[in-house]
Amino acid sequence: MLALKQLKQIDATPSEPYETVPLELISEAQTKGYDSVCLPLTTEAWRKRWTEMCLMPSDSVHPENRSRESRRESRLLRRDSAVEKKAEAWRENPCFEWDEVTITRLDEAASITAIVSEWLELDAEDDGIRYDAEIALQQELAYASYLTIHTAILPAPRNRNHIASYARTVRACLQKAPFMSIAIRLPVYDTTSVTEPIVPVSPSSSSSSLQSSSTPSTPRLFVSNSTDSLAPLEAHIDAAWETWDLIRSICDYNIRLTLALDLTPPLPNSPGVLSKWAAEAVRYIFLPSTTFIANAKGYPVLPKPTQNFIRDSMTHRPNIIISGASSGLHMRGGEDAYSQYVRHLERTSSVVQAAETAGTVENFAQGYQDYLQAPLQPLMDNLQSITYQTFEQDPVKYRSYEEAIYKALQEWPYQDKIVICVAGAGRGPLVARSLSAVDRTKRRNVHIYAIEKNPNAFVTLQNRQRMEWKDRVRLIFGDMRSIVVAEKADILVSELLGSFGDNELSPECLDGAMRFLKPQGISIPSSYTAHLAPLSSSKLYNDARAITDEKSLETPYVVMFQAVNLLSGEGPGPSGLCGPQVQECWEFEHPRKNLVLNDQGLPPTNSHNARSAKLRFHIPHAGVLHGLAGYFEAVLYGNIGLSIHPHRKDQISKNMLSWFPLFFPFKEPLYLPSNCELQVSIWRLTNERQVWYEWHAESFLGSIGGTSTTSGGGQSLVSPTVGVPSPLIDAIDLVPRSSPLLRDGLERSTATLVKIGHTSLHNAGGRSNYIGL
Ligand SMILES: C[S@@+](CC[C@H](N)C(=O)[O-])C[C@H]1O[C@@H](n2cnc3c(N)ncnc32)[C@H](O)[C@@H]1O
Repeated sequence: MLALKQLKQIDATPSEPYETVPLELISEAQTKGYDSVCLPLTTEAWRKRWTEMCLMPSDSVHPENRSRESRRESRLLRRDSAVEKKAEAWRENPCFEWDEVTITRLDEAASITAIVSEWLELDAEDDGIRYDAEIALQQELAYASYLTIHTAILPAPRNRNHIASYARTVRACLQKAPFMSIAIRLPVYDTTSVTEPIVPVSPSSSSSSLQSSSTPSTPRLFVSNSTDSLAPLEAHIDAAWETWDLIRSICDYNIRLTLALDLTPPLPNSPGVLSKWAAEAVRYIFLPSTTFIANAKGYPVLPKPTQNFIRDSMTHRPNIIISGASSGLHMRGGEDAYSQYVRHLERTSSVVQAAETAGTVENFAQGYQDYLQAPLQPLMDNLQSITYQTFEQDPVKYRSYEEAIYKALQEWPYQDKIVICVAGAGRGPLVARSLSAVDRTKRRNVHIYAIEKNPNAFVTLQNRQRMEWKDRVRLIFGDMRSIVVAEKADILVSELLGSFGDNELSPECLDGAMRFLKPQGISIPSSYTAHLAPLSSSKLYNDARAITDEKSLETPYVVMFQAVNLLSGEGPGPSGLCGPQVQECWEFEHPRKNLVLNDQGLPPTNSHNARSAKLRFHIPHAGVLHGLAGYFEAVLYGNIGLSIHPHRKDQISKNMLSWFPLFFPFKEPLYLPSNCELQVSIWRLTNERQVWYEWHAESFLGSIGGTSTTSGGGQSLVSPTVGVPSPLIDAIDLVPRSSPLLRDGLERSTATLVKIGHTSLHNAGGRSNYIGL
């Protein structure tokens, strides 16, 4: 947590024993429990000199020209050669005078975050002002770098017309200051366009604002041509996010560019609108004391939506910057009350609590959040003992397996002997759980086989057999697709599942194992499904492309998601589509029905394991698609299952640790406007040696043409008269006839969809990533 402090003059006198005022401020803040201090880098003196050099005084600008005129333009008309000479000298060699900066020493700079002069208009209407503001910004950053300050917070963009100019300047600064991080201050939404008429900030307002204090007040975004003043708050939140999206895109997702989100505007009570910030690099949160309200006892607290936002944003562990804490705005608690309250919010955040509670996925995954890992390939590779040991720490998975085996045994019709076969036994945890289930049922005469193809794990199995299991278990070394088993099994137990269900080749391995399952035998698991959701995460996108291998953006990764935003929503979209956020792609079940087998009892080809899905998602709020989140759900037996589906996992297998989701990246981020439809295609493809996935996405805007009743797949076609004009229109797609959403015979708006964008086809032919058979 940081305290925002003001220091208007460098020659103010410090109290004893401090040598300088900045050192006094830093020490005082640390005593009050802050980690560090946020300090404006420059003084009023700098503002005055820059203004004199680069702006016309407001009284010398003709009223008609006020909105356009800068010194750069006007100097052509009314040259004040002395000032102009001074300005040119500065432009040629930008340099501060001693009283224009707040700090001068390395020890003062050691723990501060610098706030760049907030009056600099990098997006002014006037190009002369923009040019001079850029020189001043470079000068400030160069000075901050000289003092080894690592982060500078830039003034918020104010003028939607020139955000590209603002972003270009930021990009140039990132190049010129290679060791500095830059945070963009951005109000979470623009209050001016909601409640007040918009007043352009420059150039005349630049000079008039000179009279105001230099306190970094909440910047306001000038949204020209924006949504009209009656537009819902959501549009203004989207507008702020779109500003950020443009800046970071122009800066090519530079990892040194982050956000300082300003929470001064009161937040709306609809968390969905704000969830997009979860996927962004929010490094700072500005929290002025004016944002706080008094509770019944007079202590400062935050309104509910702001409380929730702060708690949820703990996934990023942002630095909270509190300003105005000493202004005495609230009756009780004094200055410390603000920081104590924010610390309380941090402590009670569910994100922080989950991370601190033993046994939770969040606790288990410490350090792995949003970290890209290559999926395991247990068929192609032989796993390490340490990898098995990590699996075995998961109490939930093995407990569920034991319950499934126990239930299957209980329901199995009585017969003399039962054969259980554990296919892919690893170091033996499912063998142990099978024995335990057998003991619980008090069944006798149960034969257990354990098959494993990893020669190293097979040594561990032999040891356990010798020491623990004795003749209750028979071991078979080899590949389940080709080994010979002495007797057929009644129950086949396997755990060959990947994060996407079938991505560790469970279907192919179990095809081979079916040779030794009795015709009426059962498989645990009996089925599993793959699920997808579109997601936004600048971090994951950046990390995937940072891997120098050109294949990195066509490779699925295992990731414990944290700073990601699922883009799809539950509400009705432009075509009446009411899709769930996460959708099912396909299913595998074992044993298979109606499979053609050859003489060895194996399917002659693997073509029956190819799958494809086309999914349609409604995108309620504008966002950028960076990839797809892949999940699985498995039915072990009856209603006992395993799930990492984000909305179902807690009901099915809470705190299961073994699987993190899969992330399918996109090479190019795809911008998705509010209320559009995203169609995702994914294929599981195979030849005789490999299995691989290919993926692709298209986006559409809808034009609602009226209402009709659709039943039995029928739909009336409406011409796109109310279509949304798009420069990218290259196709018109109709809601597919076969869509299950239309087959249900519900009454919906008929709609045509206007295509607005698509990604390339990823991993075509398995060129970048495949799993070997
Ligand atoms: C994900 S691990 C699970 C191990 C163990 N059952 C557990 O739950 O800890 C899958 C195991 O199946 C083995 N395996 C994979 N494919 C196999 C095959 N075709 N034949 C035999 N074993 C196989 C791997 O070597 C690995 O030990």
